[in-house]
Amino acid sequence: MTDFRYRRLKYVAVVVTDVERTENFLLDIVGLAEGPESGKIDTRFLRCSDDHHDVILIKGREPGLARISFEMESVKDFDATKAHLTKKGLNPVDVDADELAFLGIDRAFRIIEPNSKLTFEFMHGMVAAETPFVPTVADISMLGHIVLMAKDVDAVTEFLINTLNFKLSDEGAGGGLLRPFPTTNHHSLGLVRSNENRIGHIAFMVHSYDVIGKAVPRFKKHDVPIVFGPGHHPASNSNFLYFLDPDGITWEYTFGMEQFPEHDPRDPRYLELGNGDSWGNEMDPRMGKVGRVVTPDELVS
Ligand SMILES: CC(C)c1ccc(C(=O)O)c(O)c1O
Ligand SMILES: [Fe+2]
Repeated sequence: MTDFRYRRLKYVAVVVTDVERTENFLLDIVGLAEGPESGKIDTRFLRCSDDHHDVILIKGREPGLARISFEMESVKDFDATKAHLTKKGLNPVDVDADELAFLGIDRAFRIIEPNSKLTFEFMHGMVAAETPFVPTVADISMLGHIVLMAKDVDAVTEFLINTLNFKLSDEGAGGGLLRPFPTTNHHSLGLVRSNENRIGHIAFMVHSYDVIGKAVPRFKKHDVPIVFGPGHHPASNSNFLYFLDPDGITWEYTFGMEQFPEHDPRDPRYLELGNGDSWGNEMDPRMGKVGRVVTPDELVS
């Protein structure tokens, strides 16, 4: 069975050099909420949903991308995905009971994407947070997408489509924007050609263009570098704002992303993705430059 179904991009595990500094940034300036106490000095859980977490911060010597996690639509889809990846020789590794309990997750396994060496986690069931997510400085709706800078974009794209049941929404000379079937957001994972496998950016979907507009003076007041936008992406028809965290990792607010139907979706288009702004902003050279892919053996914790 290769038509296993995803519910959504669930969380991203990011390596930062100072977890308290980045936690405060994401809480006070970006608008996430605290997740449960991790009990570990080098790990923080943050959220923008009613679940246990949407972002994990892990202390490391340099910024990095530890893993991305996708929630499958059902236990049956979870099992089918694992069977499929086992058959493909990708050696799925179960997350052990202690780590599942730590993460508040019912079941999960991980593989290493063979081209980018990024750890993909597939999971089902995450415990709810003790309280609902209440937006503060930004009305965030969800963790929306990750853009991965990749040395071999074509190989990663082929793997996502032919092995992981992703669909291509749009592509360009520099890469592609993909959605895990049958999720509706224009993309949950984007790829951009690069000389290194690293974070392009991590995007939060927001409920209104006001969130983007109000972020500009807030970021200026707190000396948060804005590296692209406010602008408009022709591919997903979304408005955007990209900014840097204290380590220089790029994050994005995105509003108004095109939604794809499960049945009879439009065909992917070939677009200019590189600049990706119909309003003509120039991308700051610091955008998408920090946070290489970190393999499990490199993780401190
Ligand atoms: C600049 C990057 C690759 C990009 C391009 C297009 C969209 C979009 O249409 O939503 C993005 O979100 C991007 O991050
Ligand atoms: Fe984006």
